[in-house]
This record gives sequence, structure tokens and C-alpha cells, in this order.
Amino acid sequence: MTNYELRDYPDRELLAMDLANQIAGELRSALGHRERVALAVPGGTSPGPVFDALCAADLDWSRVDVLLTDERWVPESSARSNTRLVRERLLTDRAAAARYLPLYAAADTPEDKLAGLAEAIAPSLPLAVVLLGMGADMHTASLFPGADKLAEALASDAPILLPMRASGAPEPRITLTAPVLDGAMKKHVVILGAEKRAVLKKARGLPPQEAPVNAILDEAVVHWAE
Ligand SMILES: O=C1O[C@H](COP(=O)(O)O)[C@@H](O)[C@H](O)[C@H]1O
Repeated sequence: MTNYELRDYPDRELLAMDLANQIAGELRSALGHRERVALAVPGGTSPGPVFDALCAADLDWSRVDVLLTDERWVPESSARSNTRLVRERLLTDRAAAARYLPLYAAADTPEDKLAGLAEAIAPSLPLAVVLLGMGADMHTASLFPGADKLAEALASDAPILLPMRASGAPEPRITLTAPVLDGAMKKHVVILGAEKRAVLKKARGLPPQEAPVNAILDEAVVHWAE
């Protein structure tokens, strides 16, 4: 059974401020022990307000590597690009000094660029901090229930990155695998709204093949607001 802490916030604004402060504190503390540290963040609809607060945090961003937990295989010009969200809302203000490690490069499929993208990420691992989201179908990053490479991505010997295709995802994806995400020194999950809270409860006890979010929940902190 996964063991996580659930923090309730009175509203989304307080959640975003408090979570950004926690992540900033964890990055500062990690920078006290290592020359460079890595922060992985999700795309989608939930993390924007956290990014808006985190980008102003007073820390040595020039020693921080920022990467996504997963990317949709679309160019940055697409409104669905997770990179676009990160560039517009996280890599601004003080955080503009961070180094961005992309999970996308122009090519028809993720397979075309997989090796090079993974090679660029490898020296930054393990992640100091990961922030994840969760979809209403219990996916996290691009670990979707029923996805073509889910079993490979959940395996303890999974590579750093895998391409992923799933009926719940309109385009091909590329994702950090479960051991990379779960191996982060600090893990946070942001979920918003009553529906996702009920989904999280329902996920309890299910195997990660059915509820992929369970692959990363152990010892994570889940931040929730209505
Ligand atoms: O497609 C994705 O979905 C999840 C959840 O997104 P949300 O909009 O329901 O918050 C997200 O964590 C992931 O990074 C993204 O690629």
C-alpha cells in the first residue's frame, strides 16, 4: 500500500504559494550539497499558478536544471506543448537563469530523438525535486493506464525516457519512467478539485498498471485544494 501525506489547502492560491515555497526551500537545501540540482515539473492545467510563484524564488537558479516529467510530441508553437507552459510561466523572472533540458526536439516521432534527449538528462539525475500532476484517469507524467509501453516504464530497470502512446492521449508522448520519477529526493503531487480527490482515493490499493499514479506516491506529499 502506498504511503503518502495529503495536505489540504483552503484555496488554490494558498496551495500555489505554499507549494512553491516548499519546492524553493528544497532546491536551496539540495544546492547546499551539490553543485547542480534538477527539478522536474509537469505540464497540463494544474501547475501554472505554482510556476507563477516559484519563478520569483530567491535561489541560485543558474545551478538548477529544469525539465518536464513528460512532453506531448508537438512543437512549442502548439498550445498543447508542455515546454511552452514552462517557458512562459516558470522560466521567467529569477528562474530565467535555470538551464532547461528539453524532452522534445523537432522530428516526426519521439523514437527519432529519444537517445539524444535521454543522454542529455542522465548527468542531472537523480532528481532533487519532482512535481507531478495526475489526470482523472489516474495517469501521472505520461504513464497512462493501458498505454503501449506502460509495463516497460514501470519496470525497475526502465530506461530514463520512453515514448508512450495511449488512447487517453491525443498525441504521442515522451515520459520520464517510474524509477526516475520515484527516485527523486523530494516528491510532490498537485491535484485540484473534488473529482481528482475522489480518483486519488479510488487509486489506493490498485496496482500501478491500473493506477499508474501509485508508482510514484510512496513518501510523496499530495497537495490538494478545491
Ligand atoms: O497530459 C498531461 O496530464 C497530466 C495531468 O494534467 P492536468 O491538466 O490534469 O493537471 C500532467 O501532469 C502531465 O504532465 C501532462 O502531460
